[in-house]
Amino acid sequence: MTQTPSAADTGVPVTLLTGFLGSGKTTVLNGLLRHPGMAQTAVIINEFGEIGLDHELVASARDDMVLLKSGCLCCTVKGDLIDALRRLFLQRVRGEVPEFERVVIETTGLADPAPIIHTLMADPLVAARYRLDGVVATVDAVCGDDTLNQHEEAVKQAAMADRLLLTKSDLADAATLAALEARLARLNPAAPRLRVLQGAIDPAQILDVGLFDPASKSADVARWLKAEAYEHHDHDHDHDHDHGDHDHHGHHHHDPNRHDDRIRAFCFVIERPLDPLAFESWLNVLTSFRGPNLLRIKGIVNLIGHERPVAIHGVQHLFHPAVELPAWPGEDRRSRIVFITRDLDEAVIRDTFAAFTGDAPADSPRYDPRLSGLASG
Ligand SMILES: Nc1nc2c(ncn2[C@@H]2O[C@H](COP(=O)(O)OP(=O)(O)OP(=O)(O)O)[C@@H](O)[C@H]2O)c(=O)[nH]1
Repeated sequence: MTQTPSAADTGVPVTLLTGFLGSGKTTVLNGLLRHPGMAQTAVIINEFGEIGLDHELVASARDDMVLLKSGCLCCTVKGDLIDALRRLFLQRVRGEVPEFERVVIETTGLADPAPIIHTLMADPLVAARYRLDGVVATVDAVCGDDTLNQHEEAVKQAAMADRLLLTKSDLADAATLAALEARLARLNPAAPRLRVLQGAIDPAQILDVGLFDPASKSADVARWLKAEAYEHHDHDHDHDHDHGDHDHHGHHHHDPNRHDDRIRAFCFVIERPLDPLAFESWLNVLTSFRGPNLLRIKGIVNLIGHERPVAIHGVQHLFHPAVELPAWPGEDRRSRIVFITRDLDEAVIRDTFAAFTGDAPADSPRYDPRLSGLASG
């Protein structure tokens, strides 16, 4: 069931840059590519039309491929991302394109990130060569709130992100910014929100955010999982008590037009080590029946018979191969799994989990003093 970290760590890291139409993706990309540390990057722009890169960055251009002065390579693809990733890898092996050590994919503003992440996990050749490092979503500080109201894809992009970039904050007033930040925090509690002006960003803030920290060459579980970011909530609230206009997830109103209300973000903490078969069966059943509702699952799991923790990472019905980590990140040996779901209540996951494993998960670790050793850092 598991791989060693080294096997999972060898793929070329891929960053997915997503965000609604006009929210500032290309501006961020231009900002990123100006950094010297970004020289060995291959950029794939997954949309029709011209590559919107600043002309002064470009060294040469032919057909669908642009070479930048820094050595970066950019290409546009119209649809078939699998083919583009395969071709890029083969061209690199044959020396036809410059060496690249990471890939940034800029998606179209309307894209649902889930199928793109699937591409990375599902195609055998692509999955063997590349690994998802992180999903970065731009959110326009001025129009973001409206866009989230009107476009489900935008909500999904924000909910699935590892980093949220608030663009155009120079154009928004403080109250608008604060309200948008609060909304994003409810939607995706663990993703750091960074304000970005005219694309100016330190690559370190959005790259290498995956489980493996290339600097330390080891897994950085606490930073990756951010289990403590998920709000604690009382399960009595799952039943029909009157709680005024607050529901148990901290949403303020049940407005059917608010796509946010379809999203849930929560964390399970499981005290006892889990039977690997029961755990795997639960995951299989959950993903086969409710795959489309599972936007992201990340976890560190204590399995009976495994001295070391096992990391899991899935999007919808697909999972990266589970990885056995070198060591536990502290004293705490409890399993922790974080979920971002759409149209799927925590109770369903909790109940199926209990049915398969015979264990009832506890809530967010934030309220458990034993977790002090796992503060992210
Ligand atoms: N004032 C201001 N304008 C910005 C900022 N970031 C981006 N813009 C402008 O917003 C517009 C859209 O930015 P793009 O980077 O093209 O957005 P995009 O998401 O790539 O757009 P599409 O590819 O069309 O989806 C451009 O005119 C940018 O110059 C910012 O921080 N402040």
